[in-house]
Amino acid sequence: MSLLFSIQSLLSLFAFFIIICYLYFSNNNNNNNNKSKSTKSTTTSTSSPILRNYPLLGTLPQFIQNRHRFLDWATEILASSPTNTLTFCRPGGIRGVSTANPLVIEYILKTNFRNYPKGPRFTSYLHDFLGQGIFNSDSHLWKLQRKTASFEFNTKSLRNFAADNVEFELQSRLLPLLHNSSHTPTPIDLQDLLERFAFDNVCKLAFNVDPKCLSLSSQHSEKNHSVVGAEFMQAFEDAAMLSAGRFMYAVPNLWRLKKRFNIGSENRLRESIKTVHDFADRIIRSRLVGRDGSGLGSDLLSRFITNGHDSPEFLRDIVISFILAGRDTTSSALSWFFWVLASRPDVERSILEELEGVRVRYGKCVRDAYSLEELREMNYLHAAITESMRLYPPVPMDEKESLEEDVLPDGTFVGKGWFVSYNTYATGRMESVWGKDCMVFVPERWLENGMFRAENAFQYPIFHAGPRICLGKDMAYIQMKAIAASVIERFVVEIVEKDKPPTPLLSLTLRMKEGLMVRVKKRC
Ligand code: HEM
Repeated sequence: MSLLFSIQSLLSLFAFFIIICYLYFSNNNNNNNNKSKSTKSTTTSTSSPILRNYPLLGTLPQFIQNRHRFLDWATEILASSPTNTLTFCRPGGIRGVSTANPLVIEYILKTNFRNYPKGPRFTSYLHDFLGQGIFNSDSHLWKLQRKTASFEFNTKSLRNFAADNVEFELQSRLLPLLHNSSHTPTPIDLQDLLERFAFDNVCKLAFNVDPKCLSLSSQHSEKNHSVVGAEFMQAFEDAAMLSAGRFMYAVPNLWRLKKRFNIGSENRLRESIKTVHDFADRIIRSRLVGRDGSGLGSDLLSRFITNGHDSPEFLRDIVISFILAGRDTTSSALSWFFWVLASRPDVERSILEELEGVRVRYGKCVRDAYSLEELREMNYLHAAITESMRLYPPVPMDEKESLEEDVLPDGTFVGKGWFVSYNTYATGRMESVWGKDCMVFVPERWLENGMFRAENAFQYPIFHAGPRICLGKDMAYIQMKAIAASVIERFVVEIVEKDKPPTPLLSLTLRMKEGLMVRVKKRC
């Protein structure tokens, strides 16, 4: 094994050297190529006052220097580019484009959608974990799953099933847990609770299994039953983190070598994927046995089986993709929302006034659960959550691969096989898009005569946009509004270190590195 590690280190060093040389020469070549193909694209990539190409190392030193504040750094360099688009080279000589320009985003996500699939590079990194599930497939396989899933997501029965699950998790787990916590001075990690909530919830939606991860945090009687669920959640978390880690290698294909010899992170990834797949396979097999109707319910797995899909592997890929898509997104959005709200008592007051208005209109008291209709009437809360996601998007960046050479609407040249990424975090903070107060939290920018007014989806690509727009958007808002409304009207949430902004942890979603430690007090 130690021989393998030595070989691995030598190979890494050698590959690193080759890449540095390659970066240097390819940057020079490409700048020359760009000059002949499109003058605008070279201007955007090289005239930026902040992004610099160093001899031999290209942009690598700046990247290393700014790694701890990667998203803010990327925002600064995109803001300094005249078209908010940049062309650059990643380690390994992989060339591509990053943008925060809504016109370009519209072009890649909708107008020329066909030329910008996820592509083989992206999908191969996640294939071991996600197979060919909706989140990790292109063309006909994606279309097939999208068609069934979007039909089901629009059914009233699935919406009601999802809303009932949220209500159950809220009333029987989250609120009692916060209630207990309000009696002690010990802080709790709100991000962790919200992640457990979202995981329980999406597992119920995907295959009607309750892993009871949130009940683990409380001294509840369900504790013993939730150990298997907690193992599943931990394995899922590890598999997602380690799969995302494949994108971060300085030597791009090193993970393939590690996988070949089953060492280091690839060994851990294999183990965690096995735990996730075994768990899912057991449920799928039992559900296929009962497909005469007795074992099928309202969850997505049952719906795909009812629609005639019976390959266990295909069903597993679908279920896992849905869990991944719905898992950390709402918890990320809500964690940042509660953090922002703690410094804006004026916004909190407006939310409380709105909630009181809804309660009075429907003759309800504070302990009553809100119906779907009542949640939909909460325009100000909707605007506040939307505004918080503008500044802290749960999916801060997304990436496609170009099938053919192309020129983007702002004149930037794109080569065949280049990555084309849009930076949601930066787009939400562009002065050119949002005006002078782009860095200020202003829920009112989303309201017209008190009613929520959505912006152009390409200016606000938080939920993606175009044919691949997020399927869970409405469901996510229902979940986030139900949690926010119930928590805010019952508790005062105090952030333990409110003067220290949380450190963003960049994986597939935007999480807080140290969690969100809070103390809750009952609201009078
Ligand atoms: C605040 C919460 C959420 C945000 C910000 C969000 C955002 C996104 C984004 C950016 C994508 C595109 C990802 C890509 O293609 O690379 C996406 C896709 C998707 N989302 Fe969400 N999402 C949220 C919640 C949910 C929930 C709760 C579900 C339901 C389980 C869900 C289901 C999906 C699915 C199935 C896709 C794949 C769509 C496709 O490729 O056709 N999302 N979402």
